[in-house]
Amino acid sequence: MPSIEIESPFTVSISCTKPALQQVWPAATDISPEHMALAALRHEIDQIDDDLLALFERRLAIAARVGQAKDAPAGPHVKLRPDREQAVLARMLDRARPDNREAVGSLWRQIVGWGLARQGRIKVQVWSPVEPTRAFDGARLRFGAAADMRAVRDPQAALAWAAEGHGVAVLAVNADDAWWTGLRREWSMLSVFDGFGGETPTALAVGRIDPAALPTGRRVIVDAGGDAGDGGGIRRRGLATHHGWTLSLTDANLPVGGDEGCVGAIG
Ligand SMILES: O=C(O)C(=O)C[C@]1(C(=O)O)C=C[C@@H](O)C=C1
Repeated sequence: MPSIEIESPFTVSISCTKPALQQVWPAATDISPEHMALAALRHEIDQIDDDLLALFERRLAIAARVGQAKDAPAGPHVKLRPDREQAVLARMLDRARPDNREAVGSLWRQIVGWGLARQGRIKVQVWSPVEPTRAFDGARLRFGAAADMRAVRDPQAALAWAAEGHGVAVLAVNADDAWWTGLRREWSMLSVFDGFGGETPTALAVGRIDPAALPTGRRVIVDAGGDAGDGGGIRRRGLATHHGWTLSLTDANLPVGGDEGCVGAIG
């Protein structure tokens, strides 16, 4: 520890005794084989990161060009293509080793989310009064870190905002507000294009999405008086019922906007 002595008002002397230094790092000469193996692995990771970065930046640049090439309606609109995203993810999951699928799925959601962001960041309004974090987490995983997300209090206002093409709405399916009945009436320009919460979705994503760009797979139906069972026609699995209107899912490949009351698809 240094000590300071003040001998007179004008002379100050400082003396240091050298503290016993602990040796933290091995000297260059005695690096063990374990250290060398670790350094080699980290070097390999650095090289892979360089390759990934170059490829990611290339992919972002191409996604920006895709955005320019896509047909764009005049005025505010979302450039999201759920059908293409479904195909990109399915191809990657198919190629991935089974034990890597979860990691690959979530990584590609991020990659595609940033690809979309190169065409304009997607805005997401989330309404879920009962389990707010659940719907918010589902939407975050679906749209990635690039999405500009906001929790809102009014599902009708979120639908109106989505109908104007400003972004997409993620709305909980609960008894407080059967907003989904409006998909057959004033919000017929909107389509359901995804669902969150497992096999029986507890929240649906809705946007002004071209019906041709909806994912293939389970269709969403809103119909009056539907019993959500097997009424001799299409097999349905019910999600909610309100004043005789039923929200359900089916595997039948129905056209959106047709007589059957198909209002979208969730893959
Ligand atoms: O293929 C497109 O239409 C794209 O915009 C590219 C891309 C992607 O990054 O793969 C990005 C956003 C779309 O929602 C779908 C796919």
